[in-house]
Amino acid sequence: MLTAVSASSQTISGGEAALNAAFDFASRLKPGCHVLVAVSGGSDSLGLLAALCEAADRLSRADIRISVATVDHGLRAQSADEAETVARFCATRAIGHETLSWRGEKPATGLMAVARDARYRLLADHAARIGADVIAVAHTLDDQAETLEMRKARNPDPPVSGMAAETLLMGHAWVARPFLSVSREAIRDLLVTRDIAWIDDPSNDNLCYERVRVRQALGGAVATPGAEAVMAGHMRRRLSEAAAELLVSSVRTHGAAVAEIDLEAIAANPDAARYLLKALTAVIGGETHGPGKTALADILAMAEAPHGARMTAGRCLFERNRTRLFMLRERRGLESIEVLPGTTRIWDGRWRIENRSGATVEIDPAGLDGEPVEAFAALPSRLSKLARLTMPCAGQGALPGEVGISRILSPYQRYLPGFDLALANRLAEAFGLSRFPAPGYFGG
Ligand SMILES: Nc1ncnc2c1ncn2[C@@H]1O[C@H](COP(=O)(O)OP(=O)(O)OP(=O)(O)O)[C@@H](O)[C@H]1O
Repeated sequence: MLTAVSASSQTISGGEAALNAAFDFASRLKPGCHVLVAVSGGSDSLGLLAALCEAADRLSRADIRISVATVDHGLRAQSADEAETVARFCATRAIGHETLSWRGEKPATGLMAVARDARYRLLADHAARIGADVIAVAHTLDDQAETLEMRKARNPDPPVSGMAAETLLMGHAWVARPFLSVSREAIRDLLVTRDIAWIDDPSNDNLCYERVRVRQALGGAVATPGAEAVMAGHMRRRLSEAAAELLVSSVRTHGAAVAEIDLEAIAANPDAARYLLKALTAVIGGETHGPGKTALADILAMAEAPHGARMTAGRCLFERNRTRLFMLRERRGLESIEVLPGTTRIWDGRWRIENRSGATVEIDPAGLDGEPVEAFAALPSRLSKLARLTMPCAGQGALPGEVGISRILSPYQRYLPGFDLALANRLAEAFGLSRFPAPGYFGG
């Protein structure tokens, strides 16, 4: 059950930290910037909205346009009322508000992750519809500390990065987190001083969720992880940029399916090489995440071995000769799919298939018959044949022009953290795609 928490006479610091963060964000926005604030009605997002409005006002930035959206996940009886509460709050302040309803299928397992994906998709689509330049969400220092703890538990090796200050959603909408270094306490202080009531969600105390258990264990100790997260973010950006340079100087791609890497360059830059290999494996294997630490260590060990060798990891085949490491999708696990008329589906996590015809189209892995693929001509002939077998092929009856087949970069398809933008753009170029849009909402 949800309870509305009203302003009371608690100890008040004035929430300066929250207001300062909002000032910093608002003052950097480009002229005429349109910000879509994602507001659930909880203290963090309501605080972000209030602080941004106040900052824009005090900065005399009448050019900044603020809109609000609330996602109704339809998972609890009260969710529609909560959205309505936010709508009323916005109406009293003449802020445009929209409730976005999640109507998709609700899975029995992994519900929170699927709900999050759906929420971000709805927000990204809405931002595009209303022409917003950026979506602002209210992740806090507390959220950051919890995220770091959870990620460290899964991967104890530094640098474990927390949430990025900005992330590209679904390849087209930038989301910003202006409150990432502000504590929840400071946000609530601000709301109390402004006499703004927020909705308290008891599921935030539900110990079934890992995040709630981590929150309890942290007991409010958030300052150090906050600084740690900022450091780790910088380290990730530097590594990602070094990996991007390595990609440009030492990797050649063939037909958006095969990477050929200079072994000397790997040996000379082991950290950047590890980062690059992880991203490349995800892209070539069609997976959201690259291989884990052990598999990556195996790949690097193979690259350093004094003789030719081959192995598979992350759905990729790795094969090396004296000077070069080749990577391509392994043949195992390639499936056939049907694409209904007028729909789009992803095949093998690597290719977007758009069926513009009036009939169902079947997509299979290519066979060996037909013309050789020109893009693989420079590869050793055995690898050229193998690469060909991993390509998508539209079944009989599909007319050229009626089926669009284009490459996607699976690790960045839904979420691209700002610190990986340089690498993602270099990968896009190497795989024949356009660059990702830059975060254009700041400006002088
Ligand atoms: N129902 C909602 N409607 C609109 N915005 C929401 C909603 N739920 C969350 N948000 C936005 O997302 C921010 C983070 O929320 P929350 O911490 O609940 O997300 P999460 O489920 O942990 O997912 P993630 O941290 O990956 O975004 C909120 O501060 C708010 O800005």
